[in-house]
Amino acid sequence: MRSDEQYMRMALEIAKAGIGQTSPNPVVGAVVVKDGEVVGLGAHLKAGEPHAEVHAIRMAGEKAKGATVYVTLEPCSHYGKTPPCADLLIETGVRRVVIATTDPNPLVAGKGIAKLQKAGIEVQLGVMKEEADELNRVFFHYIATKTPFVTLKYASSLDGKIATSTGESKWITSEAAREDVHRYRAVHDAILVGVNTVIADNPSLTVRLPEGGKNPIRIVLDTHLRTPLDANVIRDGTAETWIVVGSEVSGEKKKRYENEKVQIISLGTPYIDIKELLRVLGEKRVTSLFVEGGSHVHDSFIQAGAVNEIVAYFAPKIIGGKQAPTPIGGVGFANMADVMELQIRQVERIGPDIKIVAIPNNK
Ligand SMILES: Nc1c(/N=C/[C@H](O)[C@H](O)[C@H](O)COP(=O)(O)O)[nH]c(=O)[nH]c1=O
Ligand SMILES: Nc1c(N[C@@H]2O[C@H](COP(=O)(O)O)[C@@H](O)[C@H]2O)[nH]c(=O)[nH]c1=O
Ligand SMILES: [Zn+2]
Repeated sequence: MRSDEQYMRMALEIAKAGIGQTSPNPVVGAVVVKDGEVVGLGAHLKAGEPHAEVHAIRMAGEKAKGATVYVTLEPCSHYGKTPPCADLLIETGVRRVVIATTDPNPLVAGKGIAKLQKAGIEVQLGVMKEEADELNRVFFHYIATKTPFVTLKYASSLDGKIATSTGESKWITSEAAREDVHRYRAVHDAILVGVNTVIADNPSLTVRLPEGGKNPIRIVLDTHLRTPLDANVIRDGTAETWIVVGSEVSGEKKKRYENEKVQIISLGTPYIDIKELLRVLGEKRVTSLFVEGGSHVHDSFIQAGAVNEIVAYFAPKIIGGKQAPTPIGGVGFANMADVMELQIRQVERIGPDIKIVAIPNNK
């Protein structure tokens, strides 16, 4: 007989099967236990498909009656694209439901739990809550703000340079670190770079992993529409590309860029306001955004207070040179009292490089 924590840990592991696949839904895992035996398990794998509880209850069949169900998110109680899980659990006649964390979605928030309790089902809340909240930090952020969870990524030399003074940057970090970056791309709804990065690197911003992986939407911040017409992001047709421009760009210039994979997003202002951009992206169901540079774009996200996580890679190389660019350019903070403060969540070695993950303190 395992403890509640052990079964919830199992459900959390199973939930991870859906990472990067379920947007705009959360990832959820469920485990059904009857007389100390695991009789069913399930994960939510894609928005619109059955929820984790449905898969687990189906697998348990008759044994679900009188069973205990461990689920990493409060069972839903609304009719979305799928019928409510709370009702299914009640109809199935489960005895007890152990939930890691409540669902902040206003359609659910506490209603699922109330429904279960009203039907006489014993409900236990908060088992492995920390881990469950961390697992769905993107979904919870999106539900709360209707804007994408923003991860800012850069790669630099040990002396903090993202390119040489002549603009060369291939490569700073190793294959292993760059593959790690592609894993981040594969689980994001969209990836964003500034037009200077497009001009300097002509990046494809696609996912090239041995195991494959879907390509995020490619977003280019390009106030005056200077993206070269023959750039990969325009020509290669391997992923959708949205170019964000200011209001002064003429209609006929925009037409030259648009094709079935490329669209121009024109914000109402001459310059790109990051907060407004995130609101528009949120409306377009972008729940997670991976900002890959360059230094001016990074600074504008930081100045807008719009960064939820920073992933920084440092290579054991010295580039030097006063003119060589650093990860965060733009205006920066003039006074130490105003700098962006973070807490470091992860430090690890990747091949010859190191990777640091940090989150803003105010979060
Ligand atoms: N130059 C380096 C990076 N450079 C990242 C650039 O901003 C740009 O995203 C890349 O050139 C992307 O190319 P593509 O999309 O893969 O074709 N990023 C890294 O992690 N390490 C480096 O050494
Ligand atoms: N994925 C998931 C839940 N997701 C909840 O349901 C909402 C999506 O509902 P629908 O449109 O029907 O897929 C989503 O926003 C979140 O609040 N709930 C659960 O009980 N179990 C699951 O596995
Ligand atoms: Zn559900």
